[in-house]
Amino acid sequence: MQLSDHYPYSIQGIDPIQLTKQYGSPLYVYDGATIRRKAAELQYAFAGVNMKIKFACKANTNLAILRLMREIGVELDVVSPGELEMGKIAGYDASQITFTPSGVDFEEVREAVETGAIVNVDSLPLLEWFGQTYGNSKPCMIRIKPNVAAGGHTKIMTAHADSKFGISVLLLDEILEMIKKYDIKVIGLHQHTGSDIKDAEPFLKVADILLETAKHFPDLQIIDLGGGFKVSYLPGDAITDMDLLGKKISKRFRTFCEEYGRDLQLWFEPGKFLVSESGFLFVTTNVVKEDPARNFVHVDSGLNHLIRPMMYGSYHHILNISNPKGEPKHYNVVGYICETDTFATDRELPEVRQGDVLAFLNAGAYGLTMSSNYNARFRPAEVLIDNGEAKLVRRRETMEDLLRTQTGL
Ligand SMILES: Cc1ncc(COP(=O)(O)O)c(C=O)c1O
Ligand SMILES: N[C@@H](CCCC[NH3+])C(=O)O
Repeated sequence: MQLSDHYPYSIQGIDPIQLTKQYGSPLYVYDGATIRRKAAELQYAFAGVNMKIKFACKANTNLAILRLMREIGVELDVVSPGELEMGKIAGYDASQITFTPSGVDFEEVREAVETGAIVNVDSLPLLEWFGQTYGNSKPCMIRIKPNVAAGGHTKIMTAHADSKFGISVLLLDEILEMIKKYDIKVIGLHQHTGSDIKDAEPFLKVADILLETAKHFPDLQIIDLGGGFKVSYLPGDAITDMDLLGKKISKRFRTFCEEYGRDLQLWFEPGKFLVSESGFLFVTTNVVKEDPARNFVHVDSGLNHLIRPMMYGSYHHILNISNPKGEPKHYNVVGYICETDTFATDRELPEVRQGDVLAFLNAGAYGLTMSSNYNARFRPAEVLIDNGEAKLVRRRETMEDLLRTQTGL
């Protein structure tokens, strides 16, 4: 909620309306100070154990953000060769990158292994291929599905019995048999429960399951508990209590390490936690329609730029930063796409006028990375504000970008 905390609205002293004039609207803007603060918060909460953060960069792959992560000692979790390449371009050594695929072509796994990244094997057929291909010459990690349902929306729960992700913990015997057969070198166990998980309880439950499972693997160096911490979407929103979680998980983890007889590394792979609150999508009001049923605010953006409200029913707080003292009114805030693309329903906002700039909060994670060119619209530019300076870190697309891959022009 940083922007509203600093009325008149600014990010590190920079006026966002001015930024939309300079770089055009709509515009994604990220506050580097928030990213630094969030990473420090996580590091502090787990200061008592050997903890490593692997940023799940599907949340935001802007190279400037990846470089910032690298600068503050945060490593990477990637899900595709494309993300892996971006990590390398941002200056990461492949050994700092974990590849956590989901049912990919095994050749992608070969590419990642040969480049030096560690792979989280997510199926028995892939484990068999890994064993046949590498024996014990390359290490791997295994993604376990603990069969626990948790997350802010069914679409973002990834560890329940019906989820496609990982190898069910119920197949432990088969996993162990395969490891023995090919002498596979398993150095880590991984699980990722889902996204937007508020309570400590599911995190503790999956940690228990993974650590119990870990007892069957003698050569582990890493326990990776994934991401999924819930951030604040509206003022006063309940979020994951990181201090509490840090204390409880660290205690459980230390006990495990004592029993295991060795100190292991504890990894987390947050996406949202690190970048969601750092990001804003600034849009401009094209037209206000006072309909007998509803007042509609149509903005110069849509589900092509921020799909979360339509995909998960996600709440994104909206501020009218052009008219903050306006009389409160109720609006449906909608986009310009030829689909139903509602950002907010019956939302109270200070009176919105044509041309007013609205800010969507929590746009730093899964905003631009999930955007598209639907309706032949351009993706917005991105600006990173860090150390008091605003830098354009992605230009707005042009017609040329839209046509680049079409043939027969
Ligand atoms: C394997 C894995 N790790 C980490 C994350 C990051 O999740 P979040 O952004 O909720 O922290 C995801 C995304 O759901 C994921 O699939
Ligand atoms: N894209 C989701 C979170 C990650 C899901 C991928 N496993 C969201 O915006 O909430």
